[in-house]
Amino acid sequence: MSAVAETPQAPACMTVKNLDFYYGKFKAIKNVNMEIAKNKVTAFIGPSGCGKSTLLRIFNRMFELYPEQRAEGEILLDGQNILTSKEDVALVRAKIGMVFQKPTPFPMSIYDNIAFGIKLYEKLPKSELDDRVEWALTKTALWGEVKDKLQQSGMSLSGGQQQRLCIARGVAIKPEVLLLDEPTSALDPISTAKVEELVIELKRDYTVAIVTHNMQQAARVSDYTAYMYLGELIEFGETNQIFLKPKKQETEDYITGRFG
Ligand SMILES: Nc1ncnc2c1ncn2[C@@H]1O[C@H](COP(=O)(O)OP(=O)(O)OP(=O)(O)O)[C@@H](O)[C@H]1O
Repeated sequence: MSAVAETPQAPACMTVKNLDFYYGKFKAIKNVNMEIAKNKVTAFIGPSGCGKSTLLRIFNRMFELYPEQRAEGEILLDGQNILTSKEDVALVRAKIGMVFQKPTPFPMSIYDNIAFGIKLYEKLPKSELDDRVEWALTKTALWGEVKDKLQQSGMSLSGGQQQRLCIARGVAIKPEVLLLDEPTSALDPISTAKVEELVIELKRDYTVAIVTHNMQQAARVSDYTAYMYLGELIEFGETNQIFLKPKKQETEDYITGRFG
């Protein structure tokens, strides 16, 4: 099956070439080729098990924690293949941050949740560290809600606030790319709306890739949409085109709910 893939008109931030991925003998990603456009939001949609989260986890080499998992092919960022072991994994993660489905604040203060990651990569004087923490919390529209309780535990925040804290933690180290794996699936509608506004806001400074099960969400927040099925990229193009005029019958069946 060959993907109907349009190269985004915007300049590429990441280029994925002939990407295959294996969990042991099981091939979960099959020859994916695509460009992730710079300063745009790219959404990954598709039925459960199609490989969306796997793809996102390959993008920042999360899979390397597991010896039986392996990726073949290339993922170019700034012209460098991030999959080759020469690239230091910590540097890759500084450039490509990830936020997970369930909010995962560290068991430490709100301030330290943000400062912790910054300290791993930069040695900033205290005043600059304070400024960066404030900047990240402002970017994620949390500053007003937490500025008077920075020393309270991150776990004391609501679920929606915790997720924005996790996004702030990612933003604080100024990555080039932010990967969001179903970031609103554990949130109520109001928190979801806030995170969606934030995603749209973040693309001014970052390139965003988001996995979502919610097609309305993909349509609301993304510029480009990739539809995946059984590890293959079936169709990829501008979000309006994918939702209004998909080129493949499989895509149409999925987005109109006729799938399965
Ligand atoms: N750790 C693992 N070991 C073996 N197979 C796995 C592992 N994780 C995922 N898979 C398999 O890889 C395929 C892709 O899974 P993945 O989690 O990427 O799908 P997904 O599209 O993100 O699904 P969902 O929408 O349900 O989160 C599935 O067939 C899944 O069973």
